[in-house]
Amino acid sequence: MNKPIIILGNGGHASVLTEILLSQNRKIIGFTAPDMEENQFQIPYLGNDETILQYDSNKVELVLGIGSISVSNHRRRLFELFTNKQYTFANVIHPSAIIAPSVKLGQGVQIMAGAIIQTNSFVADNTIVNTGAKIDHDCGIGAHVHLAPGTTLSGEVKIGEGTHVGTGATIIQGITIGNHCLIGAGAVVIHNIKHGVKAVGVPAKEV
Ligand SMILES: CC(=O)SCCNC(=O)CCNC(=O)[C@H](O)C(C)(C)COP(=O)(O)OP(=O)(O)OC[C@H]1O[C@@H](n2cnc3c(N)ncnc32)[C@H](O)[C@@H]1OP(=O)(O)O
Repeated sequence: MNKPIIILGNGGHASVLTEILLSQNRKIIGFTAPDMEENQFQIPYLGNDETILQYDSNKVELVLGIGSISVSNHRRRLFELFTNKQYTFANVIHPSAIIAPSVKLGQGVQIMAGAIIQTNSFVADNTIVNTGAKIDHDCGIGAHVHLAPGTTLSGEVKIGEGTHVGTGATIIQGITIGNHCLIGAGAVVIHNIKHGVKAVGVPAKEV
């Protein structure tokens, strides 16, 4: 039995998630934000994130509606804050996503429209596989990663935790990208990337 959902945030990323959840007839209790805001789907405003603590962690699921455009600790911090208090983050998967049966997902994974995840890949907690992103076979994607729209990962690619792979970036087969890296939009990554590196261009070079 699906539990009712509280969404953290009310921006564009939260709207995409809300439309998926509504199309799946999930009950949404409301959203949290620092201040009272209108919601385009008439989802009720509950208060700031601390309001969540008034709800029994066994009776609700959370959805992290805060997006990211670069490397940021914000999503990780919120995820850990609430999982440490025994809350669970729901996986949100658009019905048009194609996910091979052997794929393993953590919790709080968000897989947007048209994404494809191939055989034997693993996507860890709180990672966003955004619109049209493709993860080919035997890839390992760490926690708190954002694969921005249209990214392409060839086979056996490893992405470390907290890394942002920019819109339309392409990673060739067998590459390992470290933790907290920033891969620029449109980059083509043909060499391994160490932790904390920002790389842009074709082929991608450290900057
Ligand atoms: C649904 C959604 O919207 S999800 C959001 C998805 N968005 C993304 O993935 C965004 C990814 N971000 C980028 O690609 C950014 O351009 C970044 C993070 C790589 C760079 O941003 P900044 O650090 O602000 O760099 P800035 O814009 O000042 O540019 C610095 C230099 O890098 C170059 N540069 C910036 N981005 C890129 C890129 N993607 N590829 C090649 N060169 C780039 C600029 O041309 C500039 O060069 P110059 O100094 O010779 O003029």
